[in-house]
Amino acid sequence: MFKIARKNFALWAVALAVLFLLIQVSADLYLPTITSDLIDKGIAQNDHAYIWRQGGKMLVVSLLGLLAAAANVYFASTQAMKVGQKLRTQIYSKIINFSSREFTDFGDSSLITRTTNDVIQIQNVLVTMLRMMLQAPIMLIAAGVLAYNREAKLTSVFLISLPLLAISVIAIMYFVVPLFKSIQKKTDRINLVFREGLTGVRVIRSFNQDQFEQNRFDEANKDYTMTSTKAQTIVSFMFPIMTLILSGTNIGIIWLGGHLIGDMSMQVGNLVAFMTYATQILMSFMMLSMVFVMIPRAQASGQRINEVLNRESSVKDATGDDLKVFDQTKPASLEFDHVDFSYRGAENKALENINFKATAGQTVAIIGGTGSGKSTLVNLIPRLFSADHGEIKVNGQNNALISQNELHQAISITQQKAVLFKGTIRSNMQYGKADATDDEIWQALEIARSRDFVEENGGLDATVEQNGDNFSGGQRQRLAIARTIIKSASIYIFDDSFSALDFKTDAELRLALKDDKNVQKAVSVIVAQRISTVADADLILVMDDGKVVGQGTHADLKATNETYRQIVESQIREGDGQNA
Ligand SMILES: Nc1ncnc2c1ncn2[C@@H]1O[C@H](COP(=O)(O)OP(=O)(O)OP(=O)(O)O)[C@@H](O)[C@H]1O
Repeated sequence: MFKIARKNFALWAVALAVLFLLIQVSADLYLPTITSDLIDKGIAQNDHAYIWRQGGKMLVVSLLGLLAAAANVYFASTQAMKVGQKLRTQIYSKIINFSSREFTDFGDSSLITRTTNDVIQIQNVLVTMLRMMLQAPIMLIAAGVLAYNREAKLTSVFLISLPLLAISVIAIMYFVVPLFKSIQKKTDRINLVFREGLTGVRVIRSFNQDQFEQNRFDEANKDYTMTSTKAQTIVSFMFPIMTLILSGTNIGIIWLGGHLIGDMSMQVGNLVAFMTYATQILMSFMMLSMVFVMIPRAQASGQRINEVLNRESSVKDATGDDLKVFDQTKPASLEFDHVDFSYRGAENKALENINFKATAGQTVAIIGGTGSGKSTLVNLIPRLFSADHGEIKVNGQNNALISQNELHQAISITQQKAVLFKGTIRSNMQYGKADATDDEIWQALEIARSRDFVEENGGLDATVEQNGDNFSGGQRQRLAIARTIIKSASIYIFDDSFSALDFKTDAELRLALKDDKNVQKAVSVIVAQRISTVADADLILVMDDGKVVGQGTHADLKATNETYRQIVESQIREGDGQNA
């Protein structure tokens, strides 16, 4: 956490916060002296002019202290907010460059908690640090010295009250610090259950699992609340204990001071000043302990933030001479050369010895059973994961040696789950091509068989809700396909994108795709489950358990490949293979 603060603070603002703090502390420390003089020299000697003068002085010093405190709070808070802002930006730009592996490792909900809740913890403790952590020790020492100078004998009271305070604070910290640390993890859990509930709300309802999910959330919520309540209950003991010790100290001072005044070895003003110093000493001690309670919680948050900031993406650009400039003038081609890939921790390879090649204008179709490795294979092309062995060549260049930026520019992909962003049809299409004209957008929508429903919904300015929730699954797929083809690319990838389309639309769409100029110059990769979708591809890869068990055209495979034949037959039986 201190590392985070050091990196992100503006030094001039911190210096100003400290300066105003010192002014405030000096004012606070000077006030008891004025009060003492006012009593001993003004009230005791009935000197009205002196009383007025001292009263005025008191007012000015108090006002100065007040203004300085306000200025300190201003600089401390603005600095803490700015650190928070910078941290959120740093975390977000880090996360956006993570590969799928890092997302799996951290978990989406934890990444959200780290960007929001953990940053707020850091902000809160930074404000406290810039106020109390400096104010408390200065005040403690200065008020101690001043009190000692006033009346050394009275300071013996602190020999009892300060150790008592220290023991109470240590006892409270011992119980509360581990609780604070676990609160952050429990916040993660609440977010996870909440997110799953929100994204899966339709599934939950259709399976009548509302109560089950409600219970799951209640459990996480209860767990969080119980830990927080426990922590706050323990902290709440701090204030009565402090008040008790403060009152006890004051009683001790009055009792001892009373004797000293009776012996004529001390004046009343001195006693009042001493009592103010005593309050300042004990309050400073309290502030300091509050800071010590807050720091471990913020430390835990700082650690969680640093874990994200220090995490390197497992997919990195090549460096130095290894990094090659992507030659955009080369004709499109895609080649897998002895490619192996395993997910971390998995026993078996998700892909084993994949070899194929396709050139400009060709369509590669990938078919195979569930979990056979189709999506994994296409995700390796834009390097969402890095291959363990072998090479994947895009336009003849090893994709591991091109910068991810250039690689992603050369590839346009529709993921298995269509993702749309909140905005309009136009803004979603401009994700594919930032300067796309209306004509270009309509043309892409036409190819993706989306023109009709977009027109019905109000045209290019029609609203797209979060996740495209105001469109059907098939419509979302078609919009995602339109966004993919509006981008000019060397490789177009459609990962099971046609599955939500009816047979007729599927056939029309693929026919229209073939006529598109961009697509004609590129390699298209289509992952599909239906024989009818893959039948007219130039090259079909049949996948089974991470291996390509057959490759060729529909006619070749039907004649020679047993797995392919089984898929064809099963689909004919289901009346699903009209084109087979
Ligand atoms: N992120 C991941 N971490 C670990 N294992 C994974 C991950 N994603 C997929 N797998 C595993 O890799 C294998 C291949 O998965 P993949 O998603 O590529 O299959 P698929 O052929 O696309 O399946 P489907 O047709 O159901 O989409 C499966 O056994 C799956 O369990």
